[in-house]
Amino acid sequence: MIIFPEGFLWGAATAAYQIEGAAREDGRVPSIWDTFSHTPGKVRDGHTGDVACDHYHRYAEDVALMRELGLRAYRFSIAWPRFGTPGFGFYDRLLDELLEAGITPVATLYHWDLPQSLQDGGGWLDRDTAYRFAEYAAGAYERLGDRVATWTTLNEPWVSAFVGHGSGRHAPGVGDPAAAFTAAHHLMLAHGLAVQALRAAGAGSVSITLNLAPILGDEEPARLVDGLCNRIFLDPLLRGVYPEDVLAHLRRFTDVKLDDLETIHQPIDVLGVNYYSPKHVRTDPEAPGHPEHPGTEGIAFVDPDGPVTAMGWGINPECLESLLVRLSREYPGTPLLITENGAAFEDTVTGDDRVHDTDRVAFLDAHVRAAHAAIAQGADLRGYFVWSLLDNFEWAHGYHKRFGLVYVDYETQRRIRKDSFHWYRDVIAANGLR
Ligand SMILES: OC[C@H]1NNC[C@@H](O)[C@@H]1O
Ligand SMILES: [Ca+2]
Repeated sequence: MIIFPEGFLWGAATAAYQIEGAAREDGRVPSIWDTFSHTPGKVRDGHTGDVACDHYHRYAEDVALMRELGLRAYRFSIAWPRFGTPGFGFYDRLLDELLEAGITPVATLYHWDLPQSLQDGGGWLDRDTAYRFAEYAAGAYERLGDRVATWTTLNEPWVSAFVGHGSGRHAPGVGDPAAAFTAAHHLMLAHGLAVQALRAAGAGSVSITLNLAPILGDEEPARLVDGLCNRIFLDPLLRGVYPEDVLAHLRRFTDVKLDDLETIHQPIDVLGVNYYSPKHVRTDPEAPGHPEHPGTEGIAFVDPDGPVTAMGWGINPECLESLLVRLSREYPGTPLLITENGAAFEDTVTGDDRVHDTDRVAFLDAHVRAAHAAIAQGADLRGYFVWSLLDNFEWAHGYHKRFGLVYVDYETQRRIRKDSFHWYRDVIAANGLR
């Protein structure tokens, strides 16, 4: 038997734009993802978050599924585009349902849905937006702080910065290396200012969630890409400095003011880690570089050999273990929370209304075991959240990639429990694995 520490936080995660729908309801204003998804060619088959899983209306049914799973916690995001509108009351209703079900709410303030009006004013390329974010954080705390257990400022600032502003594959669809580094800095400034605002308002538990990946392959390119993906955020946030090698690299692209490190380096109570897969690089003089890793000419980003998920991501649970052990050794003193881990696979509904997602069960089983192995090596891991509770809007892939423990039939909005739902329910009940 593999048993987790008493009180280990077993959860599942979602995000507002990916599940809520009701895009125009009760005063919600457009976000950059409304603009982006409604721009032809940006999202596969023109899918948008207009309806998604209709969670805005079906939240009680979805909380009942969480209760059936026995979830200890639920990670969701608050839509900034609903802040200050009648629709913000949705979060009161959701929180009341969660607390009624004995589920601990973990709320992310920003999961990529920047109000378009702020984007029109410069978005993350404008320092001003960081201050607007802190005001929103304080306002959200005022409304919901009595019921939210842990506040997460940002989800995956690397994606917002480098996919949103480096390759432009995500909203707001900018393709400019200087913009990517500038956005990364302003996002971290926003985090720091928001933490200060949340603490001032009385917040007890504050965090940030980073998508982190071990970089495998040739040592030199791996070190650089580790800097561009991981250390560029970990060091300012947890040590209050930009790593020298990263600083020298980004100065090739931007002279944006970077002396906000004291503000950025706010003590946090837990670091959220989203892990899916490592990255693989090798030296290749012919390689043109990757727009999401600016300045990587001469570095090839190679596909993993071995099993992959429906996203083409390598299945590598050992890298979760090594990542958690590294974090606990190189950034000691900050408890860890796996705020996302999961996989997309081709799911089919069988005649008996079941989804036999054996590959997802195998993926989750292996990664839960890896998490336990990291704890055995001293990692202070407090919890594990599956991405995702429900199949949902997978950004530029639209609804074509299913990560859920629960299958969503988008025609009827019917929810169908996958085998992984039952598997996870048993893991939670046993607080471990056989
Ligand atoms: O790609 C799967 C997930 N990754 N982290 C952020 C989420 O919004 C994604 O759906
Ligand atoms: Ca502005």
